[in-house]
Amino acid sequence: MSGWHIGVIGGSGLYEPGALEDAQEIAVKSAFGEPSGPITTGRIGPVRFTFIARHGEGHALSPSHVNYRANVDVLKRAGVTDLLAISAIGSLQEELAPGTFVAVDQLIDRTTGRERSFFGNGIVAHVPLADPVCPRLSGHVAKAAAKAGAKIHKGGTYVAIEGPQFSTRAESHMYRAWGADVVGMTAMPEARLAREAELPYALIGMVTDYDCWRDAQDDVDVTDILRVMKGNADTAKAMLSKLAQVLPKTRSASPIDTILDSAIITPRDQWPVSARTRLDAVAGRMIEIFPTTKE
Ligand SMILES: CSC[C@H]1O[C@H](OP(=O)(O)O)[C@H](O)[C@@H]1O
Ligand SMILES: Nc1ncnc2[nH]cnc12
Repeated sequence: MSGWHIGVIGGSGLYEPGALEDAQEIAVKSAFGEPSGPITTGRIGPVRFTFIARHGEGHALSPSHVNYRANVDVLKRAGVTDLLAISAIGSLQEELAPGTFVAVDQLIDRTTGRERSFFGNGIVAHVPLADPVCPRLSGHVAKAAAKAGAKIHKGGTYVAIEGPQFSTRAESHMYRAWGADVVGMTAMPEARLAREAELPYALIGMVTDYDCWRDAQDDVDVTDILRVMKGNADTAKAMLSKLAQVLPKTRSASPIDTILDSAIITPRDQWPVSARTRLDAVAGRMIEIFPTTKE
């Protein structure tokens, strides 16, 4: 094996990962509540992939009700080294037409009231998030997407809205004025949590619509989104196969793998057992290094 183990979070229209060798479906428990569903783990050649459908079976969970913490926690428990999120997105730029794949590299968070940290109840951490996307993983995925036949746009700022309603026209214009390129409802807090779990995160957004800023086009609706997503899902699955081919033979360390080394502010001898237990996957590396007996 190569050392790469790619966690894949499949969004709207991508409810299963495609053909994986030795695929197994496993229900993994999380200390952070119910994940969206079971994970599916298997291989493509030397690379292990573990998949979870973000909105659950039958797309039953709205963006506000997805348990992002539990999803990232179970993928970390499964041993993934890197996290690839795949999402439907609306375009805020003329040149990003429906069907385009965007390797997002920046995020603006307009979500409200979602659990956005694993830390806080006894162990406090402040991870850096200036660049929320891992350029190495994103670069490999962009290459794989191109090999799978996708029109790929490298770089772009994604605004995460709370939803589930789409944006108002004034909001859509405002996001464009902010310099945003695409809009969706799920990349936050997912990217924050991936960073806290020491998982390099990449986001491939598949443009399904032009939101509602563009006079020349009907406003976004779900029927159009699903039609475009149907066409994109096969390319997304092919992208995973190509990713297994383009990843370097062995995975070298990323600075994100050890980001908690300089992020946890609570002295280690103060870490309560309850918090250590909850964080045994997310911060398992640290907890192994610094055992403590504090109740
Ligand atoms: C089905 S349209 C809106 C829905 O699609 C996107 O979900 P995901 O990011 O999981 O692909 C968007 O964020 C909304 O949740
Ligand atoms: N226009 C849009 N706004 C928010 N999320 C989306 N997902 C797909 N298209 C979207």
